[in-house]
Amino acid sequence: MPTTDTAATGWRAARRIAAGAATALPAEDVPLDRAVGRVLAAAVPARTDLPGSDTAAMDGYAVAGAGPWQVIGRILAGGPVWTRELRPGQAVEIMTGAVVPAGTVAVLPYETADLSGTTAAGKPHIRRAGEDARAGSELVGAGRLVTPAVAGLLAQAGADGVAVHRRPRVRLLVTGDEVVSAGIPAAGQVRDVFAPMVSALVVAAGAVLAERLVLRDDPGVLAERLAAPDADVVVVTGSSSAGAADHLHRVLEKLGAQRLVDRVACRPGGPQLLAALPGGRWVTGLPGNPFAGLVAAVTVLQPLLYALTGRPVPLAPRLPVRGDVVVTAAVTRLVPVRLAGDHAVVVPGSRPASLAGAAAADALAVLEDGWTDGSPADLIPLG
Ligand SMILES: Nc1nc2c(c(=O)[nH]1)N[C@H]1C(S)=C(S)[C@@H](COP(=O)(O)OP(=O)(O)OC[C@H]3O[C@@H](n4cnc5c(N)ncnc54)[C@H](O)[C@@H]3O)O[C@H]1N2
Ligand code: MOO
Repeated sequence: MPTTDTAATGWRAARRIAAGAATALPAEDVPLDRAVGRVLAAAVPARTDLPGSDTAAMDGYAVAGAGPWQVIGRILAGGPVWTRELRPGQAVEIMTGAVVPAGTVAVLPYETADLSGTTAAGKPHIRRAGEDARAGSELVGAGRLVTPAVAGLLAQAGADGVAVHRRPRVRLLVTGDEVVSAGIPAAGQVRDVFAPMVSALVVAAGAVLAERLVLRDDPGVLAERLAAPDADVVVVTGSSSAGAADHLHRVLEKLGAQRLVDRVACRPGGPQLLAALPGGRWVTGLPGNPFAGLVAAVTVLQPLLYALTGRPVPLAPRLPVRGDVVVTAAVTRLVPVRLAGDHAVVVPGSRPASLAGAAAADALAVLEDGWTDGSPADLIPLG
């Protein structure tokens, strides 16, 4: 395995290229409850004032003018709206959320109300119509991720459905004559790790795993499945290095693909690629070695999927990382780490073909030139 690779793209540059390779997919309308986790393709205006009317913020008495006040009725939230104006000296019992009658100067909470007093001192406890938003004004901007709070706010202002960017459709092509997709592998076989790993990463990035196939090592079959319609991104695993059965580069060349990243100066995961096919489809090539493939997935696949969904790549948290790892100038090391309070500790002994280290870890630490035991590094969460 090479330790330096001058023709390869730097690890950070590869992520930047992948994040900048695509723009968000076109919009589709979805009901509000299916919009969470997706990105708004257009600004959403408030369909009503927010709040829609002046309403009580506390259970108590709505009072008009100066006291003492005489209670002349009761208003429940959801009950009939009080249509008469309150005159000075009048009060109505009122519940939180009910529309306050015209003439109300304040709501006196039950706990502190003194109806024989003269002035309504303290906060008025009235939510004013339109204090959050005016009908027709922009409530949430385009490009905003729909969080649970955003969905709730949109519902408050009367939205039933919203336009969000379409989810990227991903086709996973697992290559290798030795790969089996179920059960215990026989001697000479390996059980496919990528279907479960890639589908989890794809879903976490807001995309859909539309199809997954295990292909035999045959360039014709690979070319046909790369060119087939109905996928925005094709993820190919294996077939990325120099072996006799590693056809991916030749097939991409034949299909007229533009290679945006071809090998990355990181360890593991060096032999990975990102390419654009004519007609607007992306291909990511992940090395077959399982841990190397996982590193490649967070390097090129995740940022590409974020871009297609309209989201920026989440900022990596940074913590001091303790461990015994040799880092050279030319190659970024990605090592599994466990979180330990205010720092992270390297899980020792990770190897490109083994997922044992990553499975015992909380995150991958990005160790770059200049890193030494105990100095800070970016962390990419694995959970
Ligand atoms: N002469 C060279 N050999 C290799 C180089 C190189 O530069 N020159 N690079 C090495 C590195 S680094 C990696 S990483 C691997 C990449 O291999 P490929 O992407 O071509 O994948 P394969 O050769 O098909 O398989 C490698 C390894 O992974 C296992 N594998 C494959 N697919 C799966 C799967 N779906 N699930 C689990 N395991 C899988 C496969 O059995 C092999 O053990 O190349 C090095 N060689
Ligand atoms: O780097 Mo390979 O990517 O070591 O197994």
